[in-house]
Amino acid sequence: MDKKIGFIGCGNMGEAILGGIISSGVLEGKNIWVSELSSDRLKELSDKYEVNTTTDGKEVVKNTDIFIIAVKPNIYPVVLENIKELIDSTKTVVTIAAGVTIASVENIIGSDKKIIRTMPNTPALVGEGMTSISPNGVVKEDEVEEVKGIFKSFGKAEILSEYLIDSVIGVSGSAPAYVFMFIEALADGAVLEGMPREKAYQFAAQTVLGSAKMVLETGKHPGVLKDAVCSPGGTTIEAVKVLEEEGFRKAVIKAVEACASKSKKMSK
Ligand SMILES: NC(=O)C1=CN([C@@H]2O[C@H](COP(=O)(O)OP(=O)(O)OC[C@H]3O[C@@H](n4cnc5c(N)ncnc54)[C@H](OP(=O)(O)O)[C@@H]3O)[C@@H](O)[C@H]2O)C=CC1
Ligand SMILES: O=C(O)[C@@H]1CCC=N1
Repeated sequence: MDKKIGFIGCGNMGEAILGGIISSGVLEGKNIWVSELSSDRLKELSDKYEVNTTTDGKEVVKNTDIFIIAVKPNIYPVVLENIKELIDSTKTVVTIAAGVTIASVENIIGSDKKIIRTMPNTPALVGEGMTSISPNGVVKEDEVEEVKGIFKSFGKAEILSEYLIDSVIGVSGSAPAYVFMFIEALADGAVLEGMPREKAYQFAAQTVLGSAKMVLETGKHPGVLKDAVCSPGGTTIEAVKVLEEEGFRKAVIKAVEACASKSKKMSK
């Protein structure tokens, strides 16, 4: 890729994207600019990824074509006010924050500026991210495809209308946290039955990975795949019965609903 990419803020999510981009080889560190307020953090990132670093977000905008704002939602207005004079028609602003709407960004930098709202997740770091992409009206189709290509270099990416972002946060943006909880709980169960802890994490995580792959690659309904594991009168159906009794599905659906509802509240 011949474009230059920037990060304003590079914490958990920013680094997951940065690490994903570098591992995919789509861009080298010399074509990436990163700003953080802490010099120690910048040194850590330049040692690890050989990127250009600065404490001033303005330098990122000046040196890049596409830049990702990866600070907490409440810091967005501060960052946007600081850089807005430098944003012209050659720049594309990519946002990743929960609750930061395209309209709220347009209010600060202008609706004539190219803005792409995305919702990524941390598995980007290992090349298995899932990202939604919602451009504003002025981004051209090929420019949207270009940004989609960046996110596809470390996982899957889909162009979606912005109104779906709350469900995206519930099902993928925040969801790695619940999947990690599931893996932890699955491993705890195995430890209870006597398996050493490290082995338990390996067995649990590989089972989640393999099951997810089956859904994606066979195209079969998850219920059909579940039924194929449940031998009549066997072990699995005993576990399924307990999960139903304990409200497993209900808990997950309510969790996604709570997550989406918080996202809506943050957008007001
Ligand atoms: N974590 C996740 O899984 C996901 C997060 N997001 C979104 O990503 C964004 C970042 O979240 P996350 O990575 O978790 O948060 P982090 O706090 O880990 O990262 C934000 C980083 O930005 C730095 N920072 C703060 N102010 C500035 C500034 N003015 N200029 C440059 N850098 C600055 C922070 O430094 P310091 O710590 O020193 O303040 C920190 O390193 C949020 O908007 C969130 O909604 C979206 C999808 C998933
Ligand atoms: O918890 C959060 O608000 C962010 C947004 C999605 C994942 N983490």
